[in-house]
Amino acid sequence: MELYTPFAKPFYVMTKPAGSMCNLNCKYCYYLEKSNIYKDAAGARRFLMDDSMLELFIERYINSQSMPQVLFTWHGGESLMRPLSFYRRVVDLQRKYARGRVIDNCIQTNGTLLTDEWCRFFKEHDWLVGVSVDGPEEFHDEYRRTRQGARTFNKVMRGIDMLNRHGVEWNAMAVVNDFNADYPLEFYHFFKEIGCRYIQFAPIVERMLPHDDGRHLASPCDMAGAELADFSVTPEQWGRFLCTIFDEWVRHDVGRYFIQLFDATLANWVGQEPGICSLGKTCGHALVLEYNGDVYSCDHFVFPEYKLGNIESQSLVEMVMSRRQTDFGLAKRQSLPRQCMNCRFLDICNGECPKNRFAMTADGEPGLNYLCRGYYSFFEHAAPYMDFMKAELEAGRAPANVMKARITGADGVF
Ligand SMILES: C[S@@+](CC[C@H](N)C(=O)[O-])C[C@H]1O[C@@H](n2cnc3c(N)ncnc32)[C@H](O)[C@@H]1O
Ligand code: SF4
Ligand code: SF4
Ligand code: SF4
Repeated sequence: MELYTPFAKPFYVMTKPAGSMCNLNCKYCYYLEKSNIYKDAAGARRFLMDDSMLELFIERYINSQSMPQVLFTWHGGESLMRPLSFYRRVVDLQRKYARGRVIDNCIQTNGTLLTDEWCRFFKEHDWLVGVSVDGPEEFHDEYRRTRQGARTFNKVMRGIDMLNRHGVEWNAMAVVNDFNADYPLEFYHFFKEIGCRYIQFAPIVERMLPHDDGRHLASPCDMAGAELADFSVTPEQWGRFLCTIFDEWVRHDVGRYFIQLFDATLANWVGQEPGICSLGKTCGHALVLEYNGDVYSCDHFVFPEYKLGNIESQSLVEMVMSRRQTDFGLAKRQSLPRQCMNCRFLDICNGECPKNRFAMTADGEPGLNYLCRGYYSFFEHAAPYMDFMKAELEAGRAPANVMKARITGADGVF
């Protein structure tokens, strides 16, 4: 069997086997309304990836990779809107085309549809499950509701209990929005109390701009006329949220709880690859595959203007290495405003996600990240501790020593 032009750096594909279909209706969701892009084409197929598309994708994805390990990411919409038989077929097809490679799978879910049967499958095949939960009940239920407005927290927690009972590896995925951002310690303690040691959270930043096809969210290339969505976190809230959790983590939890954004900040501090794209120097290594084979530049750029092609007519390698995708990836660096180029934290922040660069710099240049003030205050606050942890790492000692150190920071000695 043919191996398609392999290249050194791996690339990833986030797959949407049920398109944007979902049993919930979270108010801030960026993906639900993507169904409008396909409403004329989907018809009876209802945004479902069919068998032949699934096989084509699995074969091509495996054969496009030059690494011995291949990671599949099942995403949505709601990934569990497909029946278990769909994922059993996934496993069969992965076996058929693996040819000695190690195949890993992770699946992102809202957790409400989990059953013992799903958990047995995940355990048997060693899938990593990402569950979305936005903190304690009152924060989670503020925005994560069903179409009928019903709360979902209890169902999600039931799902998490089931995963634990079956010994399935899982991690939590949370968003920080206008509401929960003001309660950082309640948020952090919740995850510690439910025994979640790897904590990932992402800020919600969306702008509203009605489109003719029924979508309401602005695309990153929409500049004029878009209004900030009210559920977005403000830069000040984001900064306070990060600094408050950081203070507790750096005193008590380094090496015990892993907060993705703090780990990525430290990675950049010591000159290593951050494990989070928003703090990376370039974009473009993680494509999105929609149910019908359409491929987009990134999960946050699923807009008609960012479609790269379709796997029925183009190879994944062709698309990931295309001029358009290369330019998309490099634009993260090349479009930085002067304020970022002169910023003392440029190598840590990298201007964060280009999707959020719709603010003006102090001297009126467009393209500044909306969350700049929040990130800047966090990096400034964390700097003395990051310097200390960097020195420990360089000396071959544990960064966790920071918890015992006397450090003079922006906020004095502790
Ligand atoms: C779109 S969902 C798809 C998978 C699944 N339905 C779930 O909720 O986990 C993937 C993740 O994106 C998060 N999310 C939703 N809307 C967002 C937005 N506007 N900005 C950032 N993250 C968002 C969700 O909370 C979830 O953790
Ligand atoms: S469960 Fe996931 S896909 Fe569904 S509305 Fe919520 S965030 Fe969006
Ligand atoms: S555009 Fe944003 S979400 Fe997409 S890869 Fe770049 S930083 Fe990540
Ligand atoms: S902190 Fe602000 S100015 Fe500095 S790199 Fe980040 S977005 Fe740019």
